[in-house]
Amino acid sequence: MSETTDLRTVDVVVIGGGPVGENVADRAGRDGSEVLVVEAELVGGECSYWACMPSKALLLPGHALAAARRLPGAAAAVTGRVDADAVLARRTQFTHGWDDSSQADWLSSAGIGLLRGSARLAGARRVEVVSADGTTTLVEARRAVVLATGSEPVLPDIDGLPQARAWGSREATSAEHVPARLAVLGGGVVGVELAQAYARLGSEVTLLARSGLLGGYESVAGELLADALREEGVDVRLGSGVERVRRETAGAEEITLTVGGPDGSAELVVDEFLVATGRRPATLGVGLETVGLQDGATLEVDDSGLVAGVDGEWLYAVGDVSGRAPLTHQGKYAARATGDAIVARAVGTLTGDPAPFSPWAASADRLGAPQVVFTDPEVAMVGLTEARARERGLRVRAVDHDLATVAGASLTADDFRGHARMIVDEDRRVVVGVTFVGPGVAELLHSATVAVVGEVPLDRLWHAVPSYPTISEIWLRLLEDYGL
Ligand SMILES: Cc1cc2nc3c(=O)[nH]c(=O)nc-3n(C[C@H](O)[C@H](O)[C@H](O)COP(=O)(O)OP(=O)(O)OC[C@H]3O[C@@H](n4cnc5c(N)ncnc54)[C@H](O)[C@@H]3O)c2cc1C
Ligand SMILES: NC(=O)c1ccc[n+]([C@@H]2O[C@H](COP(=O)([O-])OP(=O)(O)OC[C@H]3O[C@@H](n4cnc5c(N)ncnc54)[C@H](O)[C@@H]3O)[C@@H](O)[C@H]2O)c1
Repeated sequence: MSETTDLRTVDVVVIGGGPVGENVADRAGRDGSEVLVVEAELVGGECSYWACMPSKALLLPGHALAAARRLPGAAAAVTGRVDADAVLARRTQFTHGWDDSSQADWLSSAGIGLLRGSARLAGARRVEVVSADGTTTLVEARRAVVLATGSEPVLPDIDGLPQARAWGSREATSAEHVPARLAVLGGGVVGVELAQAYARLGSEVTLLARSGLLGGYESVAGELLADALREEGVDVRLGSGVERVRRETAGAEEITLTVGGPDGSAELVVDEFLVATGRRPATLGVGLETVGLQDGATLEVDDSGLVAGVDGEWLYAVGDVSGRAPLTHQGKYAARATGDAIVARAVGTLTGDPAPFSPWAASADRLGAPQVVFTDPEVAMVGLTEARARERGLRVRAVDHDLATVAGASLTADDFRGHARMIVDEDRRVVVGVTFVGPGVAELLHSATVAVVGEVPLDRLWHAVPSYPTISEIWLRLLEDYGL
C-alpha cells in the first residue's frame, strides 16, 4: 500500500543491481551524469549470492582433493574427505552472509545512487519504485532506462511440485546442511555443477536428465562428464524425468519421486530434490506494457542493448534479461558497451547503429561466448560447436585430440582424462570454436577466446608457441593434426 509518492529526476535509471546493472551504472556515469540503481533484493544480484560465487565455493574444495588424489606422492597425504562444515562456512564468507553492504558501499564510492525497492516502467523514461516501507518513488530519466533484471527459474509442470518445497539453485547454493540423499532434475550447467558439489560434500546423488548431459555443448563433453560422475558414485540416469513428487511430513521428512525412464517408472526416496531445468529472462511485471511492449515479452536488443519496438533510443536491456548469453562475464561485457553507448548518444559521438566491434557494440556475442562448466572434469568452450557451425552454413572441419597425450597433462595427473576439439572455418582458415574437457582446462579457455574473437589466421596462430610442459601444448597438437 503506497503511503507517499516522491518525485526524482536523474540522467539514467538502472533497474537491477546485479553484476550487469552495476557495470552499466559505472560506465553510464563516467561523464559525471547522475545514475540511479534500483535494487529489490541484494546489490550484487544472483551471481554474488546464489549463483556463480557460492556454487564455485561449494565445488572447489572437492576438486582440490581429487586433484591431489590423482597425483602419486601427494595422494598418500589425502586420507580424509571434504570437511563439509568448513566448505559451507567458506561459501558463507564468499556471500558475506547474504549482506550486500560492501557492494552498496562500492556503488556509493563510484558516485552511483541506490534506491532499494521493486521497480517497473511507468511509461516513456519513467520508472515507479515501491520500497519495503510502502513509499512510492516516481523517477524520470533524462537519458535512459536500463533493464538489468536478470533471469528467473523455469519450473516444469510436475504433479505435486508446487507443494513439495523442492530446492532451486538458490536453496542449493545457500543450504546450511548437506542432505544425505539428493535428487537433481536437469542435466544442464546448474544440474551437473550442483550434483557434483553435493556428491563431493557427502550426499548420495541421483542426477536425472531427459537426454544427455550438457546439451548444446560438443557431445564429448557430456559423455566424459557422465563417466566421471558415475565413477565417483553419482547415479546418472539419462532419458529420465520426474512424473510425480510428494513430500512426506509424517515421521522423518523425505521426498518421494516417481521417476520415469527408459525402463518404466520407479519410486526414488530422497531428502532434498533440486530442480534445475533452466531459466528465462525476467521480463514479467517490469511494466513493458506501459511502453508499448507486452508484459513478459522476449526482448529484442541490438548490440548496444537498445530495445527494439520502443521509440526515442531511451530503453536498454542488458545481461540475462536481454536473452543474450546468460553469463556474468558476457553480461558485464554487454554492460560496458551499453553504458558507453548511453554516454556517447547523449554527447553525440554515437548516432544510429554502433559499428561492429566498436566500444558501443557487444559484437563478440555473435561469435560465441566463452563459458566454463566448473565440474571435474571442467568443460570450457568458446564459439561454435561443429553442429552449430554447420547450421550457420559454414564449411568447417573438426580436429580432435586426446588431451591426456600432452606432457603438461600427464604431469598434472596420473590417468588424466580429457579431450580437445577445434572447429576450423575452412574458407577463412580461422578457428570458430574450441572445446576443452579435463581437469584445470578453465584457465586454457582465454587462449581459445583470443583465437576465436580475434579471428587469428591459422598460419599466424602457428607462431603462438605454447610453453613446455604446459597443457597449452594442446594448441600445437591441434594445429599439427590440422596439417600445419
Ligand atoms: C547456480 C548458478 C550458477 C551460475 N554460475 C555462473 C558462473 O560460474 N559463471 C557465470 O558467468 N555465470 C554463472 N551463472 C549465471 C549468472 O548468475 C548470470 O548470468 C548473472 O547473474 C546475470 O547477471 P544480471 O545482472 O543480468 O542478473 P542478476 O544477477 O540476476 O541480477 C538482477 C538483479 O535485478 C534485481 N531485480 C530484478 N527485478 C527487479 C525489479 N523489478 N526491481 C528492482 N530490482 C530488480 C534482482 O534482485 C537482482 O539483484 C550462474 C547461474 C546460476 C543460477
Ligand atoms: N558455470 C557457469 O557459467 C554457469 C553455471 C550455472 C548456470 N549458468 C548459466 O545459467 C543458465 C541456466 O542454467 P540451467 O542449468 O538452469 O539451464 P540449462 O538451460 O543449461 O539446463 C537446463 C536443463 O534442464 C533440462 N530440462 C528442461 N526442462 C526439463 C524438464 N521438464 N524435465 C527434465 N529436464 C528438463 C534441459 O534439457 C537442460 O538440460 C545457463 O544457461 C548458464 O548460462 C552458468
